[in-house]
Amino acid sequence: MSEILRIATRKSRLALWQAEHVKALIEREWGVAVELVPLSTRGDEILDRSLSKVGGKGLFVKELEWALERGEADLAVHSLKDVPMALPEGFTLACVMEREDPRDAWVSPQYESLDALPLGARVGTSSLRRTVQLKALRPDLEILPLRGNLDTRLRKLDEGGFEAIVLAAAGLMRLGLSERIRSRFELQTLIPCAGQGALGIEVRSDRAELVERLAGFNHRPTLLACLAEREVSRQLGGSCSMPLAAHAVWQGDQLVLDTALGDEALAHPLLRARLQGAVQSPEAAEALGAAAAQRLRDLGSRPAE
Ligand SMILES: NCc1[nH]cc(CCC(=O)O)c1CC(=O)O
Repeated sequence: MSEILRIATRKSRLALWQAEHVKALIEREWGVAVELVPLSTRGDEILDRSLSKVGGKGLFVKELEWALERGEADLAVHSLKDVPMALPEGFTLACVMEREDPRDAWVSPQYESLDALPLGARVGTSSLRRTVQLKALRPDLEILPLRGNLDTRLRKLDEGGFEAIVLAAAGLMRLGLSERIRSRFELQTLIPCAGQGALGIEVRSDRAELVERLAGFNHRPTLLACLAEREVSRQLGGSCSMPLAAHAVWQGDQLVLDTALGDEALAHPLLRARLQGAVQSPEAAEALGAAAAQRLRDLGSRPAE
């Protein structure tokens, strides 16, 4: 391994925080110097359109992968939920680190929670997953697009564009913005997306020594939960153009996987499936995810009541 390890990262405040977090960990645990290689991605540059319409999740990781490919960086730190289900040939997810609060946060200067919102209020989010679940809870709401990094989104709220916005709690907490969180959604009320709140580290598959060392940062309960969640998404052709939620929690040795699937046109009721199993291996986690995906498919092919 070379003297200095380089971490490819996006330039948003959240991405830099996450990269710094991994840098500090590697420096402390391995005694190796680490430097950041901040890069701009298409996902950061395209701010005027919904990401689901311009290519989805891959937009945040491609430029980082090119840096790995060209040897300009050794590892890339990602929010796991932004990482596509199938990585390109030659890349591997070397580890999934311990998950923080995976819940979605309710951010509103005036209203304490979704229930407190007046009829027809405006809620900002560009996530189809959040949109279909919010609509199922409160069909009266006007859900409006909201893009940009966390600071931009909060500013748009403060400028009065919305009565409330919904963001991942983990992102706000990492940036020291916890005081903006009025409340958090229960995990079963607004089911998070696969991998929400977890960090993943991607490397080139041919860096065997690095892959092996990074495996030491795996947090096994988080890894197994995220493998189950991501498998649901993979089976259903997952991209962020699909309004799909998948979140797994541990109850003793049981992994309980909650999923929800909507349709963009909101023409059908939200489909929900909960499956659980005694998961002890990555294969078992993925089998649980695949079974949940099949359940959602079966529900979807059944005529509406
Ligand atoms: N979609 C962008 C994104 N990617 C990761 C996070 C937050 C951190 C995380 O969930 O790990 C966010 C912000 C959000 O969805 O509100």
